[in-house]
This record gives sequence, structure tokens and C-alpha cells, in this order.
Amino acid sequence: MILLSEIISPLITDKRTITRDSNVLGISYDSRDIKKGEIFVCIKGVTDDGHNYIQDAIEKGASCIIVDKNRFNLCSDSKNNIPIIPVSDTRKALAIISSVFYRYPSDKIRVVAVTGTNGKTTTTILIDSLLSLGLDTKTALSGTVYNKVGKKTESHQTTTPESLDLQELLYRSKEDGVSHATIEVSSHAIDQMRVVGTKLDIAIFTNLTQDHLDYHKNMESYRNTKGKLFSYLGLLPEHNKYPKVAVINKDDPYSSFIEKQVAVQTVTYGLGDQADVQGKIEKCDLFGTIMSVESFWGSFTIKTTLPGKYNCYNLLAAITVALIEGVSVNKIQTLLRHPISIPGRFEKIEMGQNFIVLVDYAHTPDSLKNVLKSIRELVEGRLSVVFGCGGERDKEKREEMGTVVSNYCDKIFITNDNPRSEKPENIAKDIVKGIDNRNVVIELNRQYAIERALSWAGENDVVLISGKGHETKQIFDDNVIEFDDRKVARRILEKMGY
Ligand SMILES: CC(=O)N[C@H]1[C@@H](OP(=O)(O)OP(=O)(O)OC[C@H]2O[C@@H](n3ccc(=O)[nH]c3=O)[C@H](O)[C@@H]2O)O[C@H](CO)[C@@H](O)[C@@H]1O[C@H](C)C(=O)N[C@@H](C)C(=O)N[C@H](CCC(=O)O)C(=O)O
Ligand SMILES: Nc1ncnc2c1ncn2[C@@H]1O[C@H](COP(=O)(O)OP(=O)(O)OP(=O)(O)O)[C@@H](O)[C@H]1O
Ligand SMILES: N[C@H](CCC[C@H](N)C(=O)O)C(=O)O
Ligand SMILES: [Mg+2]
Repeated sequence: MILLSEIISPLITDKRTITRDSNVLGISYDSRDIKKGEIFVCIKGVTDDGHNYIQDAIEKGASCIIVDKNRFNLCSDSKNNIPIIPVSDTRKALAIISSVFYRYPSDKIRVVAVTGTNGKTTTTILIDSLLSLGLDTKTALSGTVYNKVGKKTESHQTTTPESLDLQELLYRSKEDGVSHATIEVSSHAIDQMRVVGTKLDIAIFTNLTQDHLDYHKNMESYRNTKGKLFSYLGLLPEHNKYPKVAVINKDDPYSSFIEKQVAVQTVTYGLGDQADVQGKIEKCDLFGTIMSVESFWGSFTIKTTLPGKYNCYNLLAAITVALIEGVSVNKIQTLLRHPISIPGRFEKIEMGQNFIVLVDYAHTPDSLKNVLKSIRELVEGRLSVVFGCGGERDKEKREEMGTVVSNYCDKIFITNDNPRSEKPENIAKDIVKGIDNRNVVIELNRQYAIERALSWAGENDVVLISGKGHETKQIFDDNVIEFDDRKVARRILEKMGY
């Protein structure tokens, strides 16, 4: 049982605001889900505004309403005698009261947060597996592909859950005896305060390149948002006094900016000779990588099935976290020797065909460049790509992605990738602006585009199907259809007689 007066005490100075105390049964930021006895937090969002639904929430039995003080400054609803609490930032208030409601679950768990433009999902999955198997402990994970408590995975909507949902996940994790939770933190999440109220122990910076400028407007504000996560380290007091560490990719041009935000200790990683944990690639082919590592914890070599230089960065970040958390070098070497596959990331589609088909999640200029460059370095045959750009997402990246593919590919198939409310042909036109290459086909039906690319491929060629990775839906303006690049490619290859 938890009383309203206790939950909202961090938000008010005058306890008389609460004329009628009650047991709080939950919190909600969506009037459509609210139940009797719950607190309703009004959020002004990008498309809608929770303040429009106060009456709805009261009728459904909300026991308290939290509002933006600039929009609404009543202290109680006179008709129903429901406390109405004005605050300066309702998203922040939601994060704070959610952690009180769930009794500060992050306090009892080591929380590892990963942010950066690319590599977050890959790095979180690597960290989670090194920690759970390396320390033989129960772990939790929250990220783009799935959330997980112990061995149980759950699907969800956004990469980083809303603060209330994150606190609930951490609460269940704590109840289930989880020792470590690794969370992927998007820039939207930092901006929308989804991790406020979560005590962070380790924060990792992977890299920063162009993405999400529709939301952040320019690189400086995008960079500043990412930086905020690092300033949170060590801020929340807690009972377990274990170290707080920032783990930073030294080779990224933004690393020194990120380091400046950190008040606690920093451990850097990279392939250059300045980093604390230094990797040196000994061998890298389509089937995997051998990398030697020098660190505070000694020198050693790892062998893994993950290919590509960019994955060496993800591996180094994960190895650094595992070493900090006490996983032995021997254990790390043994665990990385097992085949690793990250759903929809450089995933090979093998049906016995004599060319290579890869499904990848590259959907930014930098990730597309990295994956294409790696393929070029690893394979001799011709290279084609099937890709598009998401609607209602950063428009500036489209032309740049066009330039990237025209620099690396022999054949380009431009197609749909979740056009959402935008006109697919306009998205394709934006991409084409960056292409200086006559071998371009615009085929907006993604299945047909994949079909044409697979028919184009000859012996030892590569077809990269990029942008949707693990996704299983194609989102249009008026409908959403089932669409999984991996299944579609397998079906087509089968039809082709493989
Ligand atoms: C742009 C963005 O970040 N949107 C997120 C945001 O929604 P919003 O602020 O736009 O909400 P809104 O629809 O305007 O509604 C405002 C408020 O009114 C409430 N409402 C609305 C209608 C109603 O009848 N009653 C009611 O109470 C809503 O519940 C909400 O609280 O807050 C919502 C609740 O947490 C999120 O679900 C939603 O994510 C949408 C689905 C989304 O697509 N987000 C993407 C852009 C995103 O967050 N992506 C990042 C990372 C991407 C990456 O991996 O690179 C992520 O973390 O997933
Ligand atoms: N460290 C990295 N640097 C650059 N590109 C990377 C890196 N790791 C992976 N990539 C590329 O980026 C794609 C997405 O990788 P991943 O899903 O791990 O990143 P993410 O940061 O979680 O992306 P999102 O922001 O969509 O959640 C991969 O499919 C690969 O092409
Ligand atoms: N999770 C990210 C990446 C989506 C990738 C691509 N498939 C798209 O729809 O743009 C987003 O929502 O921006
Ligand atoms: Mg991700």
C-alpha cells in the first residue's frame, strides 16, 4: 500500500493540497488506460496533449491529476474534490513519482545504460550476455528488439520505455532477483526524461553521427541531449556504493565533449593507441573477427563470429563493462568464442544460393557506410543494396544515404521503409538527390525490390537488404502490413529454386 501523500511529496511543499488522502493503485500517462484509484499525469506531446483528457480521467476514477503549471494552476477540482498538482515539467514529475511508486527499484540493481547513434542494440545484447553468463547471474535488458527479465522476453513499442514503464520493468527485475539491467537509451528518451529517477551505474557512449534531426533540429542539440545522460552518473544517492563509470569510445570525434559531462571516473575504449582498453584487429572476414585487447586487466585475444570493424567497437564496449563488473578474461574469451547472432544485424540468409544475402538494420548514413565498407573489405563480388528511408523521420539523412550507397554499390534498389504518413515517391526522390550512379532502380514495393535484387545477383555477389533488420511490419499511412525482410528473402530464394 502506498499513499497519495507519499507519492507526490517530492512535488509539493504544502501538504494541505491533499484534502483527501488515498491508497494509490497505479499511475497512468494515458487517459485511455486509466483505472480507478490511479494518478493521471498530463503530458503535452508531439501530436496530442494529455491536458485535453482531464475530465475523461476524472470520470474514470483518477484519484489525482498532475498538470503543467503554465497551462493549469488550479489546486483541486472543486466539483469532484480531486487534487490537481501543478508542476513545471510533467514528464519529469512522471519519472519521479514512478520511481517512488515502485520504491526506487534501480537502487537494488546495477544499471548499465548504452547511448549513441549506432550500435546500442548490439552492445546491450553483448553486455547482457557477457554479464549473465560471465557472472552466472539473472539479468534484465531493455532495447529496440525486445525487453527481457531473466530469460523471459517481451515485445514493446519504443527502444527506451516511458519512465513509468521503465520503473515497472526494473521493479519486476528486482522482484525476480536480477542483479544487472542493461538499458538502451535513445536520444528521444533522454529528452523526454524517460530515465530520470533511474540510478545509473555505468553509462556507455558508442558514437554520434547524423540522425533524428527532425526531432533535435541540429547536431549541437542532439549532442547536448546525449551528453545529459553522462551528467546523471553518480547524481542519485543510493544504498549500494559501488563505482559509477562512464565508458566512452575514444575514437569518436564527440568523445571529449561527452567526457566533459562526466563527474565520475571514465574508462575509454577504441582501436587507436590513446584508449584505456585498446583493440587491435588481427583478422576480420565474413565469418568473424580475431582481435587482441590491451587493458588495465591485462592483454588477451578474442575470437568471435561477429564480423566488421564497427562490431569491434561494440565488442570493446561490452568487454570493458564485463571487466568492470568482474567477469574474468578467461570467461570473456570463452563466451565470445560461441556463435553470436544479433537479430536483424548482419544476419545471413542462407538457402544454399551461390551469392550472399544479408539483412541489416543500417538506417543512418554512418551505419550504412560502415556496413557497406565492411562488406566491400570482406567480399570480392559485386554489391547491391535494397533500402529506403522512414517517413516522419530525419529528412536530411535521405540524400546522404543516397550518396553513401552510390559510393559503394554496383546496383541500388530504392524502396519503402515504413513511409508512415509521407508519400513514398517523395521519400525516394529525396534519396535519389544524393545518388551519382546510373544503376538505380526505384521499386517502392519492398517485396518486388528484394525479388529484383536477388534475381540480379550472380555467383559471389552480395545483396544487402537494409533498414528494417528485426522489424516485422511495414507502416503505411492508412495500414500496417506484416513484413519481415528475412522471411521475404527466404521465400523468394525458395521460389527461385534454392
Ligand atoms: C516522438 C515521440 O517520441 N513520441 C513518443 C511520445 O509521444 P508523444 O509525446 O508524441 O505523445 P502524444 O501522442 O502527443 O500524446 C501526448 C500525451 O497525451 C496522452 N493522450 C493521448 C490521447 C488520449 O486520448 N489520451 C491521452 O491521455 C498520451 O498518452 C500522451 O501521454 O511519448 C509516447 C509515450 O511514451 C511514446 O509512445 C511516443 O513514441 C512514439 C510511438 C514514437 O514513435 N517514438 C519514436 C520517435 C521514439 O521514441 N524513438 C526512440 C528511438 C529511435 C531509435 O532507436 O533510434 C525510442 O526510444 O524508441
Ligand atoms: N558501433 C557501430 N558503429 C557504426 N555503425 C554500427 C555500429 N554497430 C552497428 N552498426 C550499424 O548500425 C545498425 C544498427 O545497429 P544497432 O541496432 O546495434 O544500433 P542502435 O544504436 O541500437 O540503432 P537504433 O537507434 O535504431 O536503435 C547495424 O545494423 C549496423 O549496420
Ligand atoms: N527505431 C528507429 C529506427 C527505425 C528504422 C527504420 N526502419 C524507420 O522506420 O525509419 C526509429 O523509429 O526512428
Ligand atoms: Mg537500437
